[in-house]
Amino acid sequence: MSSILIIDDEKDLLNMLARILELEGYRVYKAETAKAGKEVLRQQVIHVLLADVKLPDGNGISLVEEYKSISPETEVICLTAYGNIPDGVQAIKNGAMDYLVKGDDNRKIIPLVSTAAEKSQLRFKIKKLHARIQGDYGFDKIIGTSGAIREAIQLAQKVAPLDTTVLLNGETGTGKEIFAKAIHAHSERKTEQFLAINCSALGRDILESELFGHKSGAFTGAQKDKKGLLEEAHQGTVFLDEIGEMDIDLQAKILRFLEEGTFIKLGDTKETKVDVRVIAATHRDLKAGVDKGIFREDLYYRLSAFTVVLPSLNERAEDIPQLAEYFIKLFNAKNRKQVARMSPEFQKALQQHHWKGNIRELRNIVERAIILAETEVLEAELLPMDFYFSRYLAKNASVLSLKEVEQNHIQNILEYVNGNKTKAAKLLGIGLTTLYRKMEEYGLHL
Ligand SMILES: Nc1ncnc2c1ncn2[C@@H]1O[C@H](COP(=O)(O)OP(=O)(O)OP(=O)(O)O)[C@@H](O)[C@H]1O
Repeated sequence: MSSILIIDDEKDLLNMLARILELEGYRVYKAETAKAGKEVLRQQVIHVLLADVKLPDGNGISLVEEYKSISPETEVICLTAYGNIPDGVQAIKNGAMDYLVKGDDNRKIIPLVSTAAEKSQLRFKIKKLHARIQGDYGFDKIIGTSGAIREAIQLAQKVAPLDTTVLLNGETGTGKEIFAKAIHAHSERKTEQFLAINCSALGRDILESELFGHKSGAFTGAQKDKKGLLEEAHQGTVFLDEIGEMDIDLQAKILRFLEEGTFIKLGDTKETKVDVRVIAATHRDLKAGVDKGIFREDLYYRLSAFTVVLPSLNERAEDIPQLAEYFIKLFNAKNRKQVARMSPEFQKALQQHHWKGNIRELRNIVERAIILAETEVLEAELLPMDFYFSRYLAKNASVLSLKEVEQNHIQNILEYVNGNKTKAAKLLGIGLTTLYRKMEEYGLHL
């Protein structure tokens, strides 16, 4: 149901209008002064505001701007006295949708209010969608309180509303794509498309056609004209992942696009112009690419003007427990599990691990553990073996004798299975008696 607010100090007219609109099924609010009206506008969702131009506490024409700033989604229709048409025209200039001449336009009221209400309903719907997009992809979905991640978030938040090209630099799985989505969700372009492409996954020709599009007959198999990603994303954002892997000729084409906003499709003779913001990402040191001659220097300077460096998970190990808890909740819900917490050993192992795959790897490790878990606690033995070995290798980087390696290995396996000898013997591929003998020999008591 749409809601209407009428602000008019002529009581009879106010009540009559309210009655008519109520009979049409609208929820009607009434106010006799601009001040009271603004209060209602702040507190209620109002789709259409019918506002008298001459009010005891202000002039409705200049008030239109105030009404719109309190509730931009509300459509304003001004009520002017007979012979005051210029007032109505001025009201429209100030942001009103239309005006009605009191007493003269009675037949127009219902259709005009109905159109205004529909328009406003749409605006409120869009507003809700914006909020949902921001909720799903906003910066608050980026978990972590370490200095390194907060710094990256703050930088990205600052640049998000601007139209600046951004370069996200970080190892695989550090969250480059979720940062790109958050930047888009906090920009003016948030209601338009966010399209992503991985420049390392496609060959040069396919990537060119995917990005810029082609005309029919541009190459064998190009039967129809095809829009590229940049054209599809017009007014939105394109995320160029792994830009460091892009072919050097295509780099020139992207640079031209970043500078001029134009490109030529494959097989075309004229330029295409689109309005797209580019967010690029790489796990490489692009400067080193420039030195090696595989990345264009001019593109490097164009892109690196605003770089956000995403820290690796190893650089922010203090965020691991919080991230792991977040993933526990996520995968509990997905797998209908009820894991309540991590054991101290599980958490310690996560914090000691060397994360090559960063948050993606952590996410996968936690999901695996949740699936395997049979109790409400995640125990260290739910961690995969290679995970255990990377810990082991990190701990034993020095040169050791064969005997020391064996001793350490047995010790670590025993720790890994919480002292369960049967499990340890099975993992070690030896009999239980051999295990006891070796434990005796090495003085291992667990
Ligand atoms: N700070 C974070 N908080 C919560 N989840 C995160 C965070 N960073 C990354 N993730 C999650 O980790 C996974 C990997 O993130 P993402 O795909 O954004 O990384 P990437 O750097 O783009 O990886 P690649 O370079 O391999 O494309 C995703 O599932 C993402 O939702």
